[in-house]
Amino acid sequence: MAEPAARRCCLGWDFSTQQVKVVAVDAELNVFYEDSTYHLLLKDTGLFAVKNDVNYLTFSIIDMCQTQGGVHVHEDGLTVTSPVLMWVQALDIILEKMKASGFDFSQVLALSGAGQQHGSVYWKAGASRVLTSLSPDLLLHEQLQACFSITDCPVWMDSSTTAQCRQLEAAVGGAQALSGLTGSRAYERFTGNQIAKIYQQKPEAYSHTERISLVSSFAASLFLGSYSPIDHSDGSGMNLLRIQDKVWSQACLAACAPHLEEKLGPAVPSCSVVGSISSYYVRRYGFSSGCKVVAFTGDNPASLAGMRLEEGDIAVSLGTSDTLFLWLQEPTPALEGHIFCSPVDPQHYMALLCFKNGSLMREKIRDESASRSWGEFSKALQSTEMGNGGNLGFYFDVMEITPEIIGRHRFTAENREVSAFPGDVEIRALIEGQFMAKKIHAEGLGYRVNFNITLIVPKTKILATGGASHNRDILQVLADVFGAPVYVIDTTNSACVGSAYRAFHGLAAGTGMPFSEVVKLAPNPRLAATPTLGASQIYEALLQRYAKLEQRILTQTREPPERIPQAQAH
Ligand SMILES: Nc1ncnc2c1ncn2[C@@H]1O[C@H](COP(=O)(O)OP(=O)(O)O)[C@@H](O)[C@H]1O
Ligand SMILES: O=C(CO)[C@@H](O)[C@H](O)COP(=O)(O)O
Repeated sequence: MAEPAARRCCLGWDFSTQQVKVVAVDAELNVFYEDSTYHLLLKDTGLFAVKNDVNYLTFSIIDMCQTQGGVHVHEDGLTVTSPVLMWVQALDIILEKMKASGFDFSQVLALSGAGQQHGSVYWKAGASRVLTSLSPDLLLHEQLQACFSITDCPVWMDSSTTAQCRQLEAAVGGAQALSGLTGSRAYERFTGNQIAKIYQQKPEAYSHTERISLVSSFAASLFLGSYSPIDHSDGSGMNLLRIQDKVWSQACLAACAPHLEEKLGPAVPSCSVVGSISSYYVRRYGFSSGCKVVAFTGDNPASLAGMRLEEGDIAVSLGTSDTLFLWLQEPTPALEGHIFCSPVDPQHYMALLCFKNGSLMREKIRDESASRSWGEFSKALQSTEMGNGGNLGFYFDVMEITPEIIGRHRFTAENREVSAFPGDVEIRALIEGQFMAKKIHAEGLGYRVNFNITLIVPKTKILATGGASHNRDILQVLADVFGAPVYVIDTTNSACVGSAYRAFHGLAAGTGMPFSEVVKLAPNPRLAATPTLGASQIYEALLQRYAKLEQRILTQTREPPERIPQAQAH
């Protein structure tokens, strides 16, 4: 797969929920190397072997790294964490695989990367000294074992911080005020609320922490051999950064934990070169000492870059989480959805919705109703009609983010709730339901046209990415429900490709070159599905029913408002 011949390139990394991935992109913007390491593999095999040119390097997987799909779900069902050393070890494994395959690291001009958003890493006092003096004779995970004050890090799937969310909103004048300031009302997975929980429940670990990174800036720090700053785009997913003037909000910091600003360090523009690669990589892997590290960002912002999203387009990412995002010139922060600073243009923004029950939910229904086969799953979509005979379903095995519902709820054409559907009806109900929810909740985020907010404009393309965008039958339902053509790019790893593009942009940013100019030679997205004739009539009526039924479930399942706990004395 790798080409031993010299080829100047940039690397793009992605530290996502289930895997760490990398691509190499050459100066003509062709992807010529791709690799990944599934965290699941770490669990299933317990051992991972990589052959380098001398011998087999065997990684034994310590118990704490055994995860389900990259995460630990705790007994309360709300707390979700990932072992920080799992990410370090996954990086070791990929680098060793690249070296074993003859990858020429000396040709890498710059690298950047992405991380699953909102997750946080807690570096213990003294860790910075270890980072700056890494020995090239050892793997990273062998040297960083004692560097973390929290070894299992809170990640985006966590929803255990409702009390901290209410405290933060109360401290700044309410949910809408917080949204106006930071781009989002308080969300359980957002980093400020996670940090507040750590401070309240593990005050000693908090006080022994010298630096708090996002997953993205943590990964950048591994390459830099020193602490990398957080970038403005991923920093917008913390409920701590003021998205207009891009500085930490003192009110939010104070509401979450003491001394937080010094533990976070400064936030920087996303296209910043944050330094040169650590000598560890020069000596162990043969990188050039001039290889630059461009600030890492969130995986969704990186995907926006990788898909070269334009105003009017809608990106739909079908990874572990499903997300939908838009490029916006003017942000309108609301009570639903998020506004992040753009990762490629300091003047602009992106709007995002996140759905927690994405690929893992589809996998469950595939296993239950399609004999664990995506082929059978596709056949069910092909053999059922658009609109599913009026049958509608809501499938949220874990507490959903958009909307806040848990459980499976199925309705017949007469709106009668039933406990089961035949397998093929179940599969169509799941996929139609997932896309109807996206369309309904995205209406409020849309583009301003003549003072109205409009989601679909005549030139709208839907750009699909993530693992499930391999599946043409799923993409056909997406085109039908949205009434717009669906395009894909050559790789489903848009966050990695976007990271490599951003690395090129970082190198050129000093000259003021816009991102669009840097990526103008990149291959155009390919058409994957167009709306079927008659789809819009069918889904117009169905979308209204879906929205009403969603309201009905929300009203039936919503608990009485929680008492706001007293903020702890800081
Ligand atoms: N043919 C397919 N049809 C539907 N889903 C698929 C298919 N192939 C892979 N996937 C899904 O893609 C998911 C991984 O997507 P990916 O974007 O790589 O996730 P992440 O970046 O969060 O690790 C898997 O969990 C799997 O369910
Ligand atoms: O929480 C969000 C976005 O707000 C998630 O989209 C995470 O960023 C996880 O990404 P994947 O691993 O599913 O790509």
